[in-house]
Amino acid sequence: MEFDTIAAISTPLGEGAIAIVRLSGDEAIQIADKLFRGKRNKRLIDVQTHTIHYGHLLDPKTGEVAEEVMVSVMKGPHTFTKEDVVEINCHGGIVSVNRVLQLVLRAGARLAEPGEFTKRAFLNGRIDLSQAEAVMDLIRAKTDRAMNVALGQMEGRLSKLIQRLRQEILETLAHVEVNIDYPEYDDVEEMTHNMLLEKANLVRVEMKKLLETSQQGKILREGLSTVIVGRPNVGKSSLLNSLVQENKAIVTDIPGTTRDVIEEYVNVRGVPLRLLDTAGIRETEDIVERIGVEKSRQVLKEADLILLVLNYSDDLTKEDENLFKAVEGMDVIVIINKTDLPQKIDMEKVKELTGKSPLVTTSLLEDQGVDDLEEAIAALFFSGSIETGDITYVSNSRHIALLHQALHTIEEAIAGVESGVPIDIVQIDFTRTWELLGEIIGESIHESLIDQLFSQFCLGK
Ligand SMILES: Nc1nc2c(c(=O)[nH]1)N(C=O)[C@@H](CNc1ccc(C(=O)N[C@@H](CCC(=O)O)C(=O)O)cc1)CN2
Ligand SMILES: Nc1nc2c(ncn2[C@@H]2O[C@H](COP(=O)(O)OP(=O)(O)OP(=O)(O)O)[C@@H](O)[C@H]2O)c(=O)[nH]1
Ligand SMILES: [K+]
Ligand SMILES: [Mg+2]
Repeated sequence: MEFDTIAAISTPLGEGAIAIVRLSGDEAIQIADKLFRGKRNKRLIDVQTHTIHYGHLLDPKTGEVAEEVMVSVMKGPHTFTKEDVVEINCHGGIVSVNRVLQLVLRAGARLAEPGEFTKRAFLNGRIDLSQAEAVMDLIRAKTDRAMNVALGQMEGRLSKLIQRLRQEILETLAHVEVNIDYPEYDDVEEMTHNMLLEKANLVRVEMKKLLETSQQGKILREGLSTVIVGRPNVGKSSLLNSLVQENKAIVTDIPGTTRDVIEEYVNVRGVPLRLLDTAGIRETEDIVERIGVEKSRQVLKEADLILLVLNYSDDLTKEDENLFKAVEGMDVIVIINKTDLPQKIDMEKVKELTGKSPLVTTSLLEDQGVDDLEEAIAALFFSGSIETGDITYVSNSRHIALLHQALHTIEEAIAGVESGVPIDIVQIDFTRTWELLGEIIGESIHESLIDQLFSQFCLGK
């Protein structure tokens, strides 16, 4: 495919030792060559592919030196985009990198849209859509595990599985056609039915297995949304600080200290948590605090995990009991804090309210019990510990939704075969399943959706 030449800053904006402006497209090397002055009149249009060159960029308008650079020249198709790629390594700092970008834009490149380099890698056929999406996941990965899942997907693990299932369906459809057109035996109808059932079931089981990884996959990718709740002053913010091992949230002995939801990402024994500290829930006249309490109630609803904190040295109150009611049916870990102080809490009553949920005692002041809590979190979500090693995960919500649809369609096909629906009707469901799976890897997908997906990427990627 032929596209114009795009350019963007591919490193984070800010102060750094080095920053990179990347170009991709047919003109990439000429554009860089127009600006470049190397030693001994070296020209970038003459150099070998995959080489890097020291020199200066000159402003063509003034002829003055604009930057000192190292320029990598990579000729397609063996590049990130499969096009000619030039990477200008300049000095870090916003002014210098912007100056280089302006120069290449004036010399004929067009500013890339977010995700456009990766989009070209996709459109030029180096990677499929699920691999491209994995590139974005990789950038956003917050733990080693999440990164491994994204790397696996980037290397085409999910794509290969999806392709295998699609191939299976395609072969089955071909078989059906042959059976219908050239019936070899008298019982061809029955044979076709049996084969359809067998293949449909095979595909169904595989898709189900894949979907079962989605809960963990999504958590690995986005972090487990974990909300710390409890009455004012029980030690919620102290708990957040303990888990992130930094003083991120303000802790005071004044009830109602936390007013806004505080968000931190933390990795607990390989489980990525998106940790939310909330305002203590109580009836209050204070308008600001009341808004905080309302927010606490809202984030509670969207939580994957609740850390419900109680005060060991205080009686259980009606508010505590209401909290238990509010989180009924959710994944909850009950934490009894302040065990360094004399006991006032009724443990029998706590156990009754806790039911089957894990119960942990802590003294955050004395740094006691946090290990047990971490253990409980890991146990809850990995039932011990899982290895991401050989499993193919699905973690992207777009993929999950498509898989659910595909599963539904293949189940319709199975029900159809079983109840003797004519083959040509069943074929429609088979074909639809094949199409839905294709959308995951970007085949049979609408162009506007592709634009939308890539626009979510970072600039310069
Ligand atoms: N400087 C720099 N570092 C970078 C990137 C980049 O674009 N530039 N990447 C950007 O994300 C990542 C590396 N990803 C890449 C993936 C594929 C190819 C590539 O050229 N693939 C060719 C094979 C090249 C060869 O055979 O030597 C291909 O698949 O055809 C390059 C980078 C991380 N580091
Ligand atoms: N003795 C004792 N004090 C603790 C413990 N954990 C926290 N505290 C103290 O309890 C007070 C309240 O702690 P915070 O972490 O601010 O409590 P909170 O639940 O976030 O409070 P609000 O945001 O106001 O709802 C502070 O003075 C903490 O130092 C503990 O284990 N033992
Ligand atoms: K407090
Ligand atoms: Mg607080």
